[in-house]
Amino acid sequence: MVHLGPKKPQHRKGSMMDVPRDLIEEIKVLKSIFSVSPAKLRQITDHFRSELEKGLSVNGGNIPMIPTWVLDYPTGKESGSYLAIDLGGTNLRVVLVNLLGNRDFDTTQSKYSLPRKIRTATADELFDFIATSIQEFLHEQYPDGCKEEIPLGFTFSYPATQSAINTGLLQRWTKGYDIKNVENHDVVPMLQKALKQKNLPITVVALINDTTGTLVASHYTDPKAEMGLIFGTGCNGAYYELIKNVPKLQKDLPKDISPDSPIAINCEYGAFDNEHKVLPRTKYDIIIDEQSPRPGQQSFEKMISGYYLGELLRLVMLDLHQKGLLFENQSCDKLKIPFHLDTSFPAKIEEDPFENLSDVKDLILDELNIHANIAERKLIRTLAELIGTRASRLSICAVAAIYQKRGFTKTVHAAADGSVFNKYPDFQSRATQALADIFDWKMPKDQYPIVLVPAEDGSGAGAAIIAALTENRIEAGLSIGL
Ligand SMILES: Nc1ncnc2c1ncn2[C@@H]1O[C@H](COP(=O)(O)OP(=O)(O)OP(=O)(O)O)[C@@H](O)[C@H]1O
Repeated sequence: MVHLGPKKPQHRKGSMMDVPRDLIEEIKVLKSIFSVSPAKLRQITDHFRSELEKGLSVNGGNIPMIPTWVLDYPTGKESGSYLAIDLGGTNLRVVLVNLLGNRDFDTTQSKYSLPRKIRTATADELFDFIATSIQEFLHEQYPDGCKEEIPLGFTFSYPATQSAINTGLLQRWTKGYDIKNVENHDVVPMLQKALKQKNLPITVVALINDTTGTLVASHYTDPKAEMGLIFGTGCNGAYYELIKNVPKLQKDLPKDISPDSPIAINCEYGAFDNEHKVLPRTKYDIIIDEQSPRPGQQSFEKMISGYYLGELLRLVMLDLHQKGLLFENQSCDKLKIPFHLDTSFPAKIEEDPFENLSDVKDLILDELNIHANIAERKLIRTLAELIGTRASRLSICAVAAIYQKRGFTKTVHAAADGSVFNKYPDFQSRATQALADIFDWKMPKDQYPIVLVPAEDGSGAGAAIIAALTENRIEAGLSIGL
């Protein structure tokens, strides 16, 4: 009798039999430098946790741990119509949000692609681009003109110091932006001025970080959501801390804010380990850092976020080409262009379901004008897996550290958004495996105490809910900041 066992899954990576020895040796080296062991993950998590504490201390640290002045959990009963805009690293979104007051909302939105040159434009050009996009959106939504003043929640996903919910001094640009005369300035009046110049009936009531919006919007629909996470162009996380655990806030705190009040903290943990104490940086990470507009900053982000993963792959391929190991006798002009590849490139490479990596072949030809043989394609596939896996494993150390810092004993949901989380193949399962490695979880996967869940729309609904929470506080005569 013949027993037919379960069908063996097709080996995704394929055999390395047709890969020459020198490439196999190179793959071994790459595996060793891009792999992150459970012990290393634990070391990073421990350091991360102490850096979170340091960021909340009076003296501060690398991680800004910015108090957002969101001082309430949403109840789900918030209601009304709000505009929300989200200035991300890649797109500007304009959203009309109708909060229905029953843990539900509906939204209408448009996306405006940010011109690449806007990253180094002037402040006036940036805010004029935003105001023009909002004007266009309002014309579509209110063809007969908008009669009433609309409150707006401005999602500004860059580290900003907020002494109240409706102000925000940009600390420093991230995600490759470098616009003069915005750092150390309040961005709210800059936006309000650009809106006024176009006679738009809009008042900016709250300045919000997208990560905080993600936390609040997710908590609005899911009370277990205790963290909001972004894995997009950049990376970041937010969670609710207790006021009494934020030493840097104790001075000057208004009397109506009790020590047991919650406050959402925008960690801005992309800046983790700027001192390079624990992150396992490769020579490629060092090149990315040194060639960036801000060397020595956003060290964590540079190893894990969407803005850099395609570039990381490009740098390794270029290095191997220059060593004579890849794409011999091909000109590789496009491969030499910095940031020519975004993170969709390694993502698509990992998505190729075919043993002969025919999609990878087409992709490399289309994007780089290079003919890659099967051995080269296998190496590149392995490389994409290494870079993608490293990013997901390192990313999750932040979640593990927040979970430990808050001392959660219940199951919590970490609500995540961003193209890397949503689109990068296996990002979530790799991150979950890394959590199990860090905590040495032995229980079945569906009982893991930290569950990564897709977030609600933070920069749309989240911004609207925060604007509504702010209006409620103002109506109740409560402080909205220092
Ligand atoms: N298919 C894909 N898989 C993984 N990453 C991708 C994919 N497509 C695009 N990306 C990366 O996602 C990033 C954009 O992320 P997202 O769409 O979340 O935009 P964003 O809102 O501008 O980001 P952020 O919230 O960090 O400001 C880009 O850096 C890009 O390289």
